[in-house]
Amino acid sequence: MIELNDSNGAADWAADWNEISEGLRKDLGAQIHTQWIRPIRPGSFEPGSGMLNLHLPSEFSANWVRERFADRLALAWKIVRPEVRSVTIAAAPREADPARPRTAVPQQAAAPAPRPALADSGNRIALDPSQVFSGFITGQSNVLAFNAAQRMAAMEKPLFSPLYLKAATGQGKTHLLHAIGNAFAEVNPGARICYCPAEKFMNDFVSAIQRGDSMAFKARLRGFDMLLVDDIQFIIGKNSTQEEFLHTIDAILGGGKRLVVTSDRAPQALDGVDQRLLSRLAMGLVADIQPADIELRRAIITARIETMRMGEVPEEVIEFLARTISRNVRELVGGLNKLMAYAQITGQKVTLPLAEEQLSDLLSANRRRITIDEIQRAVCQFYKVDRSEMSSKRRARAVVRPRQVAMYLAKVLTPRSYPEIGRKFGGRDHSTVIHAVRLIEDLRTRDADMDGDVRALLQQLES
Ligand SMILES: Nc1ncnc2c1ncn2[C@@H]1O[C@H](COP(=O)(O)OP(=O)(O)OP(=O)(O)O)[C@@H](O)[C@H]1O
Repeated sequence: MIELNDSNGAADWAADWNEISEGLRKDLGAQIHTQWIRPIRPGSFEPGSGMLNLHLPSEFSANWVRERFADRLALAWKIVRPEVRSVTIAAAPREADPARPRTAVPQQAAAPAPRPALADSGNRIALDPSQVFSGFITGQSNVLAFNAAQRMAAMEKPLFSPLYLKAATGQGKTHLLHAIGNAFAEVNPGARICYCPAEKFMNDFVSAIQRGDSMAFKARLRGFDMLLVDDIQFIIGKNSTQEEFLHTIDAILGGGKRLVVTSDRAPQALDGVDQRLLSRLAMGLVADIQPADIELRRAIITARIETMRMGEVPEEVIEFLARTISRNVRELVGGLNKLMAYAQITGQKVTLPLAEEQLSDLLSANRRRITIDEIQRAVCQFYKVDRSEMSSKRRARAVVRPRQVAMYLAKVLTPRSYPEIGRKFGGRDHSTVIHAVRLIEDLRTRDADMDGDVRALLQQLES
């Protein structure tokens, strides 16, 4: 490991950093640059692994920068110094305290950014101040959850508690959780608010028991006015922690305080969770965030380009990203960051061919081929009809509608033509498929149940 101090060619590294930093200033604007980017220093370099360790003055700023700019920084360094293969971002070790542990997280150029770490500030424990409601873009798929989240953060007591936010990975649960905390802190400046990943809750609880001060731990938790617990599925299976969590929930809810939890699954699907805990979690409001649809993905990209001052991005590139990076919002935002960083550092214009070239890995991962067989299997399971009904000639409504939904999904999710789809459904004519597709399209706009069924199936098939 080479410490990049004065005797080790620090001047060269500093000069390279100046060049990168200047480029970022143009891209991000003076304010963000002065506050977050300019304080970064190249700290040390490991020639064997090609890992460059970047330092910031505090844990908080290191986490903030890592969450947002790790991709860009890694890419910029790789271009300026090809021997750099990855970058870590951490608080600089204090000179008077050389043994102080660092929390660097190795960051590959294209890897998803890790969560912001916990930072305490008075009454607000571990809230990320940048995750706010105004930065959360809403569409059909998340507006219910968004409204419920706003209600939870309002001055008046909500009619429900807990709020249980459910969504697949990367669809904005954590963002909403921090936004609730930040908004509540604004209307109740004295409120004590704690954000806590469920895993951390467990670890802290276990350490408190080991240290023999579990009473203090419990008292502290129960003293919060709002408790925000992320990824509750990770609490599964630990009986003692579940018991403690149950008591904490009871104390919080009993005291009229607010509790919000997130999970990637519904409360009933949390295997191995104590029945009493399940019923507490499900007794408030369970709000679902569905995967972002194309309109929402488009809106998120457009908003991000504007707020991050990314400059001009052609409409066709926005459309291309929104259409092709469909698995989750984290990948969408990460892909956009990567593309913009590359264009900015190499001085190229953002074009469609550049997007295709730079994001090829992400694009092919998103282009998982869904087969008509898979669709038929999922639809039959969903509507509880026999698989043979997909090809049968039966015209009873109970089998015709599922068949039409399956044809519709085959058209939306696969590149197959109408005649090809017809052949897979018992050799039906292509006009039957066209009719089915149009009918389901129309029903989706008029019938909320049908729209809900199709969304659930799309989510299942695309995940
Ligand atoms: N509707 C949205 N508007 C703006 N940004 C969004 C939206 N949804 C998600 N994001 C952004 O996408 C990224 C991933 O979101 P987040 O971390 O909240 O996902 P998550 O559902 O908590 O994922 P996981 O289950 O993996 O923890 C974040 O940068 C977040 O700000």
